[in-house]
Amino acid sequence: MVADNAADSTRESNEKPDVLSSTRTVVKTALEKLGYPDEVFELLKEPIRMMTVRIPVRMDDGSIKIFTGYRAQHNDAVGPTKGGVRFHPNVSETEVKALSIWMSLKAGIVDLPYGGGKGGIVCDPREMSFRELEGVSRGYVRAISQIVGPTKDIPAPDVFTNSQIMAWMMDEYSRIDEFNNPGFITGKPIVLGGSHGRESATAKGVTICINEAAKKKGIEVEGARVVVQGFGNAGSFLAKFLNDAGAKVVGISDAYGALYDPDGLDIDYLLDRRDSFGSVTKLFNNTISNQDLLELDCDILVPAAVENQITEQNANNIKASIVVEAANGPTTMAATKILSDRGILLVPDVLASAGGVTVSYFEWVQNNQGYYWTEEEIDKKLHEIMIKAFNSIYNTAETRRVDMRLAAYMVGVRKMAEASRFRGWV
Ligand SMILES: NC(=O)C1=CN([C@@H]2O[C@H](COP(=O)(O)OP(=O)(O)OC[C@H]3O[C@@H](n4cnc5c(N)ncnc54)[C@H](O)[C@@H]3O)[C@@H](O)[C@H]2O)C=CC1
Ligand SMILES: O=C(O)CCC(=O)C(=O)O
Repeated sequence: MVADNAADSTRESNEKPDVLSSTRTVVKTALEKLGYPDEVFELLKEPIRMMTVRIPVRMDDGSIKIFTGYRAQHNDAVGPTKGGVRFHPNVSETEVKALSIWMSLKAGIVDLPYGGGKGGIVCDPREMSFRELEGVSRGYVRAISQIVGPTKDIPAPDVFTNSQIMAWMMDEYSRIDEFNNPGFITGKPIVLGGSHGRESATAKGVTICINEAAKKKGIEVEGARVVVQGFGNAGSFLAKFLNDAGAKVVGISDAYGALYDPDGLDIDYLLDRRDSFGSVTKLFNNTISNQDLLELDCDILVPAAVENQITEQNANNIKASIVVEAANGPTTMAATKILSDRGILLVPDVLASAGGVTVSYFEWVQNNQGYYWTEEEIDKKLHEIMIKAFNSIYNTAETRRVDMRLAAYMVGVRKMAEASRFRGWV
């Protein structure tokens, strides 16, 4: 099995849920295992470019509010940088930097001609009007317009952003560029050059990883008990796909709480009742906490919300045999080691959630060529890419006797390191 030497990627002894420094630790270990010299790590430990912007927006009450935004571009040796934009009150420079490194790794894992980028705005869209959200979205694009574009850096949706926000951003960029430029951003509505299958792509990629991981563990997905943390884009489509495949989704959650039914929740009903921010639990009285949700008795656990959910504190209480990370960074490095030592198969974020950026790439290709594919074509291409990526990482984990996270970093970092060396950067 995969996890004999699982400690390799998790050398920190004390729990430090600082996503950037723990990511760097695994990148460093991956580069050492691949035999790269120190200067490659020195290049890759930070984004090559980091922009902080101040975005003034006139609010509905007439006041002007100044929002802070970020765009990190990790490495563009392979091609333009690419990655989502997050609207969340907890967005920070450190988080955006870590997210951009993870995007580079994802692009390497699914072999896309990109480096990683990521953006974020410190705001709470749940408390903003449509008009205010449009203002902050357009203001962000104006502020970062010099460093983004279809051949430089291509944004996309992430937490609390959606196809409407992508549409406003595309329209603002097209005004600045004086040209209708759909390839500037992905995750757009279909009528504005969006791709079939992008909305459900992250969950489809996660489902493919769950099926492959279940085969390795000898678990039948049909009838398996599944818990999904987060009921937004990634979590809700995933719950639907697994429910349709005959799995029993016994727990789901949002930012406000969690729902549990050992006989299986009525997923179609919950999908009907969720709002556009992936909230549904407020409609019910008999909720449990997000922490209790993670420790429920189940076969497959999918964190699909935010970072640092499975930590040293609760990793020993996780009952699932398979943990598949749909979210970015939900498991700390110390918890990764605990899960691996316990024989739990953990499919890491940079592999499991790479379906989203893969179909974003298809969207960008279709925009560039001006010819569009059917959903069936998209699904087939996505399936081939995800299966290949899963097997490559699983086999690397077995042959190098490392855990799946370190194996994924080794696979993901290689192309970017090679490209940086061929360019003569290191
Ligand atoms: N949307 C995409 O294409 C991709 C998303 N991801 C990752 O998946 C995760 C979820 O993203 P989306 O589904 O797109 O976001 P979303 O905004 O559609 O949904 C987020 C969900 O997480 C819940 N949530 C927010 N804060 C929470 C907290 N503190 N505790 C528990 N739940 C909380 C929300 O209530 C909502 O149900 C993120 O880590 C994101 O980076 C990764 C790859 C692609
Ligand atoms: O679709 C994309 O380009 C990026 C998706 C993303 O932000 C992620 O995978 O975390």
